[in-house]
Amino acid sequence: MTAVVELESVARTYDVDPPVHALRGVDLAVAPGERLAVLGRSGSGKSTLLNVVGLLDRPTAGTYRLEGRDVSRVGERDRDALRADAIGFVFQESHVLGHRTVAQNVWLALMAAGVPRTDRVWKVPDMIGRVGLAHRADALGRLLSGGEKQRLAVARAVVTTPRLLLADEPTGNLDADNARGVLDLFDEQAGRGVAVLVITHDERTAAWADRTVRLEDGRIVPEVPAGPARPAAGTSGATAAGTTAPGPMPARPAP
Ligand SMILES: Nc1ncnc2c1ncn2[C@@H]1O[C@H](COP(=O)(O)OP(=O)(O)OP(=O)(O)O)[C@@H](O)[C@H]1O
Repeated sequence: MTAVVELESVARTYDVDPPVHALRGVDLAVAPGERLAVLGRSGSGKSTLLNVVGLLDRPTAGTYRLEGRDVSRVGERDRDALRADAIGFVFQESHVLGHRTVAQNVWLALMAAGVPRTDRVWKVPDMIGRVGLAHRADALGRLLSGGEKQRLAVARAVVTTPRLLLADEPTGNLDADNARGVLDLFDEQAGRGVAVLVITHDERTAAWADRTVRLEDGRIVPEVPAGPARPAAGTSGATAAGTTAPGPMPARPAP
């Protein structure tokens, strides 16, 4: 099975004085349907990694294959097209347009992706229903609660059916129920074969992932999460990158 994301010895050095080696020789693969959490202290390189994987930045060395295609050195226009086609983003500055309604937010995401009006007409209510915001369709983005806003951000990211979903702290500011709601939406995507890569400091999200890796000073250090449904550390070790089948869903907390 071709990995969705495959990084080989990827480095990203910022050309400042002195140079900053934000990523150093990163090897990482994410399989279709895999849920990967990336942990790491502030400054360890998480955002840089997300930007490279999201085709918002380029490696200064090494190879990045997206769905088997070497995209490390493709030109700007190709990168934009690949990004729009393959990748959905749920970033902290969440792309929810506060002065637009929920429905308009989703409509505009589809428009930006070039989806024809005939499809937008049914995709908007369908998507809003799936993220549980049908009753808020006409509410302005800025009036939504934190959890609603984040579900709308996910709706905008996935309505264009990406094969890779990238999220930066998607549950950081949410209470348990709302965090669960967002992770359920990610589960739905992973179930459809979407590779989900999440940067997080949130233990709930780390425990939810099939696999976690830690960044330390620009390098990947494999980790085994410590959730109850997981094998004990040391019995299986970190799964080889790119070979992980989607794991069983973690047990939901009792209502
Ligand atoms: N544009 C830039 N120019 C120079 N240095 C940069 C630039 N962007 C990031 N860095 C540096 O690269 C290193 C990695 O930064 P990065 O933002 O990837 O870390 P992070 O793990 O996402 O941190 P945080 O959790 O605080 O967001 C840091 O030392 C940071 O100061």
